[in-house]
Amino acid sequence: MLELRGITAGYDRKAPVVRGASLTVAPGESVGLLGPSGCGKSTLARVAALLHRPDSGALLLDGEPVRRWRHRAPRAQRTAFGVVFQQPRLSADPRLRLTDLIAEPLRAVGRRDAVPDRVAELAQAVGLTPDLLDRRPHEVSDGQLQRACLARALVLRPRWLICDEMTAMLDASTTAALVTAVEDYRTTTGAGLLAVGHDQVLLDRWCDRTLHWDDVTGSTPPTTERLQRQWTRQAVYEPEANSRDKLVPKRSHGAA
Ligand SMILES: Nc1ncnc2c1ncn2[C@@H]1O[C@H](COP(=O)(O)OP(=O)(O)OP(=O)(O)O)[C@@H](O)[C@H]1O
Repeated sequence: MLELRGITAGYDRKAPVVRGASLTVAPGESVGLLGPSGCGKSTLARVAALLHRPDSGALLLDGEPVRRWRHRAPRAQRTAFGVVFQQPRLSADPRLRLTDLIAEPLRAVGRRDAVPDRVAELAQAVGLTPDLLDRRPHEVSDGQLQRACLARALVLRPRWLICDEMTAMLDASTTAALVTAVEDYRTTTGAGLLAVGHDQVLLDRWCDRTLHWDDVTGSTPPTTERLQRQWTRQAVYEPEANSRDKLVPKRSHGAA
């Protein structure tokens, strides 16, 4: 279980951007997090992925409180997370060929032996052809680079995936391909997912449940009214309304 309890975090202790945020993701569960631009979703996602130390609150991994973040976190905890950000060009070393970009985490943990097989397997999973693997980031499109960043996030077989606006800059077919690759990975491994975004249609179709920022940061659990709104949205949802719906298969929502 991934649990965030009463997280307060930001970039200035006197003015935190996230105040008292709580959410949980169970193994194998996919949770969407929706909120307006600038509310603090990425900051909270970075806390969850051990990339940003909160000012207060607790992060529990399988009941164990996390005590260290970033490079100070134990390797086993750091490598339990695969993270994909919105802008692949900011998270990819421009000097690396895509094959080396994908293999970066394996090399960092001394698993050079696994590189050829794992890169080939993941390139296929995310839809990258061998000719693209030899190119550097400036020689591929944003969508192709994001596919490589997703492969890199999966290369160490993480138990938790954090996708922060992973598809925000991409077209419908690339969005569908990336979501499918994430879901195939989760089906085979049982990994949990926190998917952050603004696109309610996409998150409702992709995830088991979608949380709203106000609920996550409120001091009380989601109200009945909000839960009703969520389930009503899912019940009345018209699949023909958006082209992404034709491409992203609808997941079954247990309680809907
Ligand atoms: N490195 C930083 N230093 C200072 N302030 C930052 C930093 N990163 C983000 N912020 C500020 O923190 C606030 C929350 O940013 P964050 O990126 O977490 O929001 P968000 O909800 O993910 O936004 P968006 O949906 O637009 O990506 C914003 O006001 C932003 O300007």
